[in-house]
Amino acid sequence: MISLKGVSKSYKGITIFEDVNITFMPNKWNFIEGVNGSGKSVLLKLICGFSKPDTGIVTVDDYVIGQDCDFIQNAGICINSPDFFNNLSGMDNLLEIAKIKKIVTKNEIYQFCKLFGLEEDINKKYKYYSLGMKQKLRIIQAIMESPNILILDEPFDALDKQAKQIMQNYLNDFIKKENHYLIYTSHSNEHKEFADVIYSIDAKTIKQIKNVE
Ligand SMILES: Nc1ncnc2c1ncn2[C@@H]1O[C@H](COP(=O)(O)OP(=O)(O)OP(=O)(O)O)[C@@H](O)[C@H]1O
Repeated sequence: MISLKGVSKSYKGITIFEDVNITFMPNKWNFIEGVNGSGKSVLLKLICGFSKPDTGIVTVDDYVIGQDCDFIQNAGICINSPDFFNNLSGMDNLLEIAKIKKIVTKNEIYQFCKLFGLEEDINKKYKYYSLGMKQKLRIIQAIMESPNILILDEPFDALDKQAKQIMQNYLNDFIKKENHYLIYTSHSNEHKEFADVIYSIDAKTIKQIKNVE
């Protein structure tokens, strides 16, 4: 389980969350909704350990973020735009990231690019990428090391119909694997429909409003 227990967070005296207590279960489409500025990205950052709660704790299975480790482990993350290098190709950007853990090969990365239809553009410089191409690269960097947790802010944004379907199929297969977590946001109702659990951010707190067993 991924849990927030008594989590509060403020920035410069402005409270974003107050005493949030929620639990995310594995093998579910966990959907986070809220209006612009309600705190969706802040919530994802708290779960990842990129932002620290003022009070309370975030736990992932048996470890506490910020105590047992600084950041969430074995997670693929898409929050805001990753810092891709403009003058490197898409592939070289992915290879730079892959150098850190050294658990994915160039060929395996290429297979992910093929899956999302990015293989023809993978040697093009990032600065020439379209919005959809940038989004595909963002998704590939999150999934390419086969993490068991995916934290995805707007994963369907800027994708065409075909790529959205590929993404949906990929995530459907992903959540069927043992102890795999998917937490995602979207501004589109289209992607809310296949949520198993909806967490709604409102008035500095988060309520679970749907749970399909
Ligand atoms: N590092 C920071 N310093 C100060 N304020 C911040 C910081 N990060 C986020 N905020 C504030 O927290 C609030 C929530 O921001 P957040 O980005 O989480 O919203 P969101 O729900 O993801 O919005 P959107 O739907 O527009 O993407 C906003 O008022 C934002 O200005």
